[in-house]
Amino acid sequence: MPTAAPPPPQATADGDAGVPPWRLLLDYARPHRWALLAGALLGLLTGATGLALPLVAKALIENLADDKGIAGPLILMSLLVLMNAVIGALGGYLLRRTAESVVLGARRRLTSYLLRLRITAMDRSEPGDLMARVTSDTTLLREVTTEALVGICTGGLTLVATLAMMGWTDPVLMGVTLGVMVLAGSLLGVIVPRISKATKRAQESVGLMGAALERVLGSLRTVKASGAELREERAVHAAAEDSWRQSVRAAKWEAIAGNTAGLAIQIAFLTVLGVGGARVATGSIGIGTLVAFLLYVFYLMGPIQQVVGAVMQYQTGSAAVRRIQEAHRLPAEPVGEPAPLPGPDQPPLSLAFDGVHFRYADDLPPVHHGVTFQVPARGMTAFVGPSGAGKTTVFSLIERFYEPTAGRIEVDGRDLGDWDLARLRASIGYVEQDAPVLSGTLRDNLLLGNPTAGEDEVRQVVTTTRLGPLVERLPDGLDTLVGHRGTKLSGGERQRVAIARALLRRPRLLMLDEATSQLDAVNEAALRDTVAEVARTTTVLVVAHRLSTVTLADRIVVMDAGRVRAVGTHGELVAQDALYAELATTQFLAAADSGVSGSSTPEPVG
Ligand SMILES: Nc1ncnc2c1ncn2[C@@H]1O[C@H](COP(=O)(O)OP(=O)(O)OP(=O)(O)O)[C@@H](O)[C@H]1O
Repeated sequence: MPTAAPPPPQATADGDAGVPPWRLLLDYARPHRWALLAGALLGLLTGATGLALPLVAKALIENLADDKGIAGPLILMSLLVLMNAVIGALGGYLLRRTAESVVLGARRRLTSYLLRLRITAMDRSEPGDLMARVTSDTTLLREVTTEALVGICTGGLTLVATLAMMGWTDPVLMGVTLGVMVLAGSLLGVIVPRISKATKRAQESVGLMGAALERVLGSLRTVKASGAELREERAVHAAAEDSWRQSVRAAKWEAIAGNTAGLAIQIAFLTVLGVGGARVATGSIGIGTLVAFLLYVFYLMGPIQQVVGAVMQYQTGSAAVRRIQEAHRLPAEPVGEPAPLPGPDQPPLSLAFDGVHFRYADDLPPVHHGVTFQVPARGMTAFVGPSGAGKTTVFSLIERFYEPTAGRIEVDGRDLGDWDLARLRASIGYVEQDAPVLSGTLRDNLLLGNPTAGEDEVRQVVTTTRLGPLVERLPDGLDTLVGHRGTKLSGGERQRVAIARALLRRPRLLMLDEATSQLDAVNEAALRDTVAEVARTTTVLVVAHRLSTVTLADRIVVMDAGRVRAVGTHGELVAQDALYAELATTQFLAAADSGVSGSSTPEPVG
């Protein structure tokens, strides 16, 4: 089984919104064209064996009428029935297997693509809806590839062949049959678009349900604590009910369409019986011809059901394909080679922001208004300032989760845009504000950023981040499962796991965003010493609300409302910057609010 997911069909083409679904569907099926062809051929062979049956039946009846032996035709009929069953089963299996491969291909392409989504795209998307596109919508491709693509080919060909055989048997009766078919076809033309519309809306509701469910299950504690279960339940149920309503609507039209085809056959049968009976009575055709023709009419049922089924499945599938393609059009980062982590000999990185302006979206107010500061390689730089000043945004820009709207960011003297993205991120260790821990084992979490770290390195980092007692306490040590988002760990433990994970990467630039805010005094002091030690060989940036961390820093960048107010050491800033002095006297910088920033604004220092 191939391991690398091929690029999605039309993945980032801007113009594919107007591409008809059948073309997209063909793109998905193309890698499996030979298997599809083999399945279709087996289907046709099954059809051919079925088609031969009425001819043999006709010969049998004529033999009976002529007082000839019927053993030969009987054996032939048995053989044909057997072949029909065996080849039919083989073809069915092959097609189903291929359909599953199409679903697998679509899932791999979409998941690979979603993992490369830009953070801006994630900011605008609902994870639950994206998940529904990967799980539910791709499943619908299964039926489309088997029933629609193959059904329309084999069913269509069998239909044409059957009609040809009918025409050869008796052109008049064939004309009668065709007339009934055309009437039924016109009716189907009215019904089919309604199936498509209902299916698309049903799938959209499945996406909404996924989003609503993700919202509530992702924050179940908060929902329970807020007593909001009933209200949230209603939102999930409303989406589920809407999906049900639309699916029932689609089922109604499908039932009508299916029965229209069945009814057409019955009407054709009765008409052929009447017209054919009259032709037998006048001696235009023999009774054998009429029986053979009636068998053909019944035989028509199969290919007609196949074609009608294919058309209906196509409606369902086209809705799914459109939703999958919508996800493929979200902006994503370019596919790049994975970059190795920097070796121990790699020097720490310097950093410079020069007049950086940034806003999260065009319809949102600017967050950075010309942010400028320099950080030399090695040493600790603290970012302080009121909540919402734009400190975390500085880190997000360095990781290139977002691009600045103006200004320049340099890392190691090179414009950030010139860095290979994977290489840039491989050089950085980033501990986010809420210290996310993923479900899995403690070891999985530690090795997330550096899967090649050896046992000794892990043990050492566990010691320096004071995780030792936790590991000893856990039933399976490092191999203990930590639960969804690390719920089996305390807030402080999660922070230490996140710091250990970042340290294991041996980064050239370490960014800690309030990474020790939940630690007790003893652990905080220990981690502070660890970070100070790391800062002797690495460039460390910290966002801190605790004075004890800030005073350790070699330089402090004071931010307020998207600007750098001042840069300096603790001593310099207490004397020169009113906001900083205010923050310092409150000890806990988190307590400061932007109201303090109304004080005088000295020029940035350093
Ligand atoms: N993904 C986002 N989309 C839109 N706006 C955002 C996003 N992230 C942050 N913001 C906004 O940008 C501004 C700066 O946020 P940022 O997180 O950088 O502040 P901060 O200084 O780190 O605050 P805190 O100390 O509370 O963590 C805030 O007004 C915030 O609402």
